[in-house]
Amino acid sequence: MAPPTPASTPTPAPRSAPSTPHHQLHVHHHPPKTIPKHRLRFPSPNIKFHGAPAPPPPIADHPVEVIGRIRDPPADLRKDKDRDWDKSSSTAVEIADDARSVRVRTDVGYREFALDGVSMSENEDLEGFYRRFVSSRVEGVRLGAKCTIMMYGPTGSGKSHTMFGCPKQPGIVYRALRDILGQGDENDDEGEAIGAALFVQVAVLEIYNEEIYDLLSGASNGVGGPGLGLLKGNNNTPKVRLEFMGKKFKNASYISGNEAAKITREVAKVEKRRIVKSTLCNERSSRSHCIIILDVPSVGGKLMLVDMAGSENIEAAGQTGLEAKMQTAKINQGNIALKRVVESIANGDSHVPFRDSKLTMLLQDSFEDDKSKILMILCASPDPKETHKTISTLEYGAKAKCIVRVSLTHLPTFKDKVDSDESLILLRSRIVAMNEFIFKLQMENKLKEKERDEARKELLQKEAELAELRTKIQHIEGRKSEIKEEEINLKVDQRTKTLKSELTMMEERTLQQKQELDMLRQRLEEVELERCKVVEKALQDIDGGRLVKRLETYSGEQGMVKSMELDMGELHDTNVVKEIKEDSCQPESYKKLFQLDPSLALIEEEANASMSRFPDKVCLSTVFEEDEEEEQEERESIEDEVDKEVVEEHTDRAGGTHGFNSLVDPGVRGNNNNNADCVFPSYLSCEVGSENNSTEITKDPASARKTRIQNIFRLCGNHRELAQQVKTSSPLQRGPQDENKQPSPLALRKVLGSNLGLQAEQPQATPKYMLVSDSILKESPVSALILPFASLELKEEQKSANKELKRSASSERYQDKKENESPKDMESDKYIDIYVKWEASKEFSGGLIRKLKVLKNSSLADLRKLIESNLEGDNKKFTFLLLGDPSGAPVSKEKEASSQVNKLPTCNNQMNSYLACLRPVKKPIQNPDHVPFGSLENTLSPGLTSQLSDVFSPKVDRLNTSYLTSF
Ligand SMILES: Nc1ncnc2c1ncn2[C@@H]1O[C@H](COP(=O)(O)OP(=O)(O)OP(=O)(O)O)[C@@H](O)[C@H]1O
Repeated sequence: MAPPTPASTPTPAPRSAPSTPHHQLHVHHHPPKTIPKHRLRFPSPNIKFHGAPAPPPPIADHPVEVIGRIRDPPADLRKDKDRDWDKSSSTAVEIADDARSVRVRTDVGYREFALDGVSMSENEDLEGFYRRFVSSRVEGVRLGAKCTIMMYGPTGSGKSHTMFGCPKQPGIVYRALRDILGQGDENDDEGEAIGAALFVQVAVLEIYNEEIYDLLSGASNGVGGPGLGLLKGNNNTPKVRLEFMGKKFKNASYISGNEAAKITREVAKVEKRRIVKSTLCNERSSRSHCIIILDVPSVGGKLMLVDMAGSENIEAAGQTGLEAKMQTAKINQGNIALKRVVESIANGDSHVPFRDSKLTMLLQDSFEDDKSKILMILCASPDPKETHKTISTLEYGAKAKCIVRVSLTHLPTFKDKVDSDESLILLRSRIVAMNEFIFKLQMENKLKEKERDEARKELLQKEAELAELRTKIQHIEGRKSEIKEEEINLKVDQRTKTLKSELTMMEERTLQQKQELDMLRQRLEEVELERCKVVEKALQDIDGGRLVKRLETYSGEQGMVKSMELDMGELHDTNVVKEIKEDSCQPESYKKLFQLDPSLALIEEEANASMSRFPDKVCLSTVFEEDEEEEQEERESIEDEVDKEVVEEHTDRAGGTHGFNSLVDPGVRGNNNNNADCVFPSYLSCEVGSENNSTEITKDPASARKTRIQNIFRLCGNHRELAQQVKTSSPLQRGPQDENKQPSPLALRKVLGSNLGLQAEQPQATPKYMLVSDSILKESPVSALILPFASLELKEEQKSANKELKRSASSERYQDKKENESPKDMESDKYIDIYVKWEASKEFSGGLIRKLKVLKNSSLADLRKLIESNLEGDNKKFTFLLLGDPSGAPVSKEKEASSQVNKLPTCNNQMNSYLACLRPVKKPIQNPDHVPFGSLENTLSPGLTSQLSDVFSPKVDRLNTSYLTSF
């Protein structure tokens, strides 16, 4: 049982006039042995101490102010009122005249409870109630005070109605917000400032089933905080459960700001999340305690508004079911805990059970903080059925009202009072100044926020413009690429057209050139025809005996003899001359030759064609028809070519008959007058008769001379024909387009090489011979055949060979040398003269063969090749003798490659002159039936030579040595 309180002291029910509050107060003074920090002090206005002056009363502060608010009578009571309702007999609660005490009618009488104020909602609306009892507390909070306003009372007594109001009139919460934030009418959303606005932080909590939930968290997005318990509110949005540590709860959400309208809207919205339930006592009964904490950090003020769930009787409320009963039990637990706390504080207990419930834990600061005030609003119903609840509530309030906070450490003096008043004024002025400053800051903040919004808008606009520009740029770039492609296509088309026109022009030009070529061919044919005519005419002349006459005339005269003697030199006593029967001999010879060498087959064809066009005797006529200018010129050109060959012959005639003697026609020996009639080698002009040959031997000197002349002219003609055929015999090398071109030197050399055994197609392999090839050609008997046409291209061939030498890797040294040396130095320093001679023996006395010019660094093997190319047949078999060597031993063939030519002995002590002495190697004659080959045979390949032996070298009678005289 709760200790009796003054308010709960039963008093006899007044029968007439209502008693005054003074009559209702019955003070029971129980001075405590020890004065606790918080102690209950019952008011004792008339305490007198006899015999001694009364000590100054300690300063007592009533931290808990208790106000009673009696709601409107219930509807059923009003019905009675409408039917001439007797108010005094129908209601169980009456208010004293001083409006500070309330009298409750019970069955046994009245009970009066002295409070700090009482309000009948019937007579005073919420606005009046707020202004009379609450606004002063809120103003204190604006100045930095701490105040807790809690609603206490049974269910349906109007706690929530008073705290939150109704649509017609706002409750304490919204009015307090408006006042603290210093703004005007609550209907004005924007809220005109009536003073300096304060920045507030608002938290809204709910204690349900002894758990604290944050009603703000997840209110807007419906999502709870992490790791915290969730509870769905009326709008099915989860709530965040808060951890309570010590006296503080953690991680609560706040509504921050200074705009009353916005915060009011938010709180109203959040309040709807509170758990309510319809009961028999209340259609919308709150099932949780709701705490609204309003902090004013700028001044340190704090306003805590607590709407407690109404304690109720489970049966009366009609709660059925375990959950409902648990709810009610929890609600009552909080209320009972608060009641105990209040009683403990009022009784001056050393222990106050704040920890019995979450509600008392939350309110601990409100009770313990010296600066904190508590305004307890006791809600009660005038319904007589609720009398016991009303009395219980009033008893609780009366007990709370008895709580006195006494400070014995410092008793304020008058001066303290003055100082405190002054300091209070000073502090208030400072607070006002600070509030103004804060207001300015807030206005600046608003302006900055506006500027920020404008800047954001501008930024968005710029971004939109930028995106538009980017799209434009992309569009332009796309068009540029299209334009570029078009330009390229246009240029390609133009170029194609130009090339086509050029192609057309080239085709026209080619056609024109073809036409010109046809014309030239036609003209050539005409010229050929003319020449044929001329030849026919010449033949007619020959047939007519003009040439025969001339020959006879010459043969009959001494002049002819002299002329022939002059022509033939030492052969004047030769009286055996063989006549060459060309028609029977040469074609067969050619056939055999061409069968062996296919490349010559083409020459054969052309030669046959030419021979068909130019009969044998044409040659003769071309020599002697002096009065026909064209033939004469042709003959002279041939003679010039032959002259050139003869002039360049440097054979040493003094060398005996061995080796080189056979190269030169005996008629040439000792005759250096360059007479064209005497230059042809005898093997060309004479052939030894044989069994298979159709030559015949003429023994008559006159006839022999004539035959010789005929042979000369015939061979001269053949020679010219052959030269012409070779000149024009380039079908192998010439293409169709090269018909009018001269054969290239290389091609000519190939033809010659393939026919005559020369290795002209390998200039880089034998560079040394290239330098001396001129002399080789000049000195070789083959030169008599090839020089007329070969000499034409010799220089160019040498040039091309030099070019090829330059290209080859081995010619790099040569090129460097050439660059560093002057041409004269190169000529003089690069070559040495080698005098080649045979060793003197029993057969012949030796003698100088000829002088050769070779490279300085040539070896004896190189010299051998060079000498062999100038020698014939078995004469190629020789060895070098080292004359300087005391032993005089011949050089072995293996050592020739390593022996330099400059190791040879010098010749007559001359610089760059050396002497090469050759010793012939004798071998048995394998084919003595054959006359030694001419130069043509010697230059052919060995295999070819053996097969051609029957063709070019007619067999001779070994018993008959007369063939030797023909040389
Ligand atoms: N002073 C008043 N004037 C008019 N109507 C009132 C007044 N007080 C309460 N009411 C009405 O009574 C009903 C119950 O009130 P309210 O819900 O405020 O009681 P409560 O004490 O909060 O109950 P609970 O503790 O169960 O929540 C409501 O419908 C409310 O409108």
